[in-house]
Amino acid sequence: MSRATRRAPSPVATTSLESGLVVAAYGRHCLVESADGQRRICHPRGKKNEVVVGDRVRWQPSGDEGSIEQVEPRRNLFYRQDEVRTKSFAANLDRVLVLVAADPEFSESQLARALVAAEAAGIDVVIGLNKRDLETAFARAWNRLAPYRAMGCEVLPLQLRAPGDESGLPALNERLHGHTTLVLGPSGAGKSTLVNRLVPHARAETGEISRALNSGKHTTTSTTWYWTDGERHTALIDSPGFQEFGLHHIDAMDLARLMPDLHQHLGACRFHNCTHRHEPGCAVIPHVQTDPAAALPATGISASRYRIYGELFDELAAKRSY
Ligand SMILES: Nc1nc2c(ncn2[C@@H]2O[C@H](COP(=O)(O)OP(=O)(O)OP(=O)(O)O)[C@@H](O)[C@H]2O)c(=O)[nH]1
Ligand SMILES: [Zn+2]
Repeated sequence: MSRATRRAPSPVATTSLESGLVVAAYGRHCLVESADGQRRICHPRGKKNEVVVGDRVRWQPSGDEGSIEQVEPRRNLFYRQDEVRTKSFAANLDRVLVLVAADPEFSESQLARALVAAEAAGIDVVIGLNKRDLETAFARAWNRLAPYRAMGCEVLPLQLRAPGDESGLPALNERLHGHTTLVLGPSGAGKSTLVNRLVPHARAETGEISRALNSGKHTTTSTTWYWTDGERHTALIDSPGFQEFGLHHIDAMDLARLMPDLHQHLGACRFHNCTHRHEPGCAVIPHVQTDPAAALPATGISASRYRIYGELFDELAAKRSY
């Protein structure tokens, strides 16, 4: 799809507005990039024009800066929500790359939560497992990810510090090419290493964005859009905040549908409102792995995934409504 043909039809009242892409967002202001690559600070006009990185907007110049008059309809929005707040990561994504490493050991619960959020938003996921050079830890982590591969999620082995093909970057680049990908991952997984390899000027660019948006204050921008190619076809969005991945926007009764290994068995339980925890005649429970040493069949649900399902279900069922 060509970006040039994506412009929204201009109603008469908005003909003077410019089109742009939000490439960084910070508090009440953001950075908007025009088709010619120029970037300007813009301020959303009113609450309904609040933006996230990846938003396509219509804006009006005002001096050196701009005012956002319209946010174009989003194809999707990736976010997390806990008891007190909602954090939007980015909009209009093609894919989420969850980057974890052999070391430090990753939390499977955080991984599972990120995957549920992506599924709920209708966004494709790929998992990158970094630090292949740490052989023993890598083998263990690769095994922990077996249930994810079995349920159809692609897992790419990476060694982001290694040169050339050894790094696993060619295979990853194939998935990224021509798409917009949000990179998420726990601290120490190698996100900065990845961004620095794919975006040679990343560090300078981040500094510039922070300066523009914070006017010198010592704060890092939370989410940043990077083009990895000169033609501006392939984008990486770097975002912190993998911890405390709240899913309060999801209904407990929808959870099984958002976990592919459980989803495949839905529809055959005796009770239509089965929670798949303890009900007789449940069609999901018989597929839960009982012997962790045995290989997981393609239709199986790993003991750890089922435990995470139970924990998440309780958490979502207990949430207060406001
Ligand atoms: N052994 C090994 N170490 C790596 C590899 N890739 C990155 N690292 C190291 O892992 C450490 C963490 O990498 P970063 O890129 O800073 O990780 P990050 O995800 O950005 O971490 P935060 O900035 O804390 O969010 C650094 O010391 C890297 O040099 C790899 O392939 N193998
Ligand atoms: Zn059931």
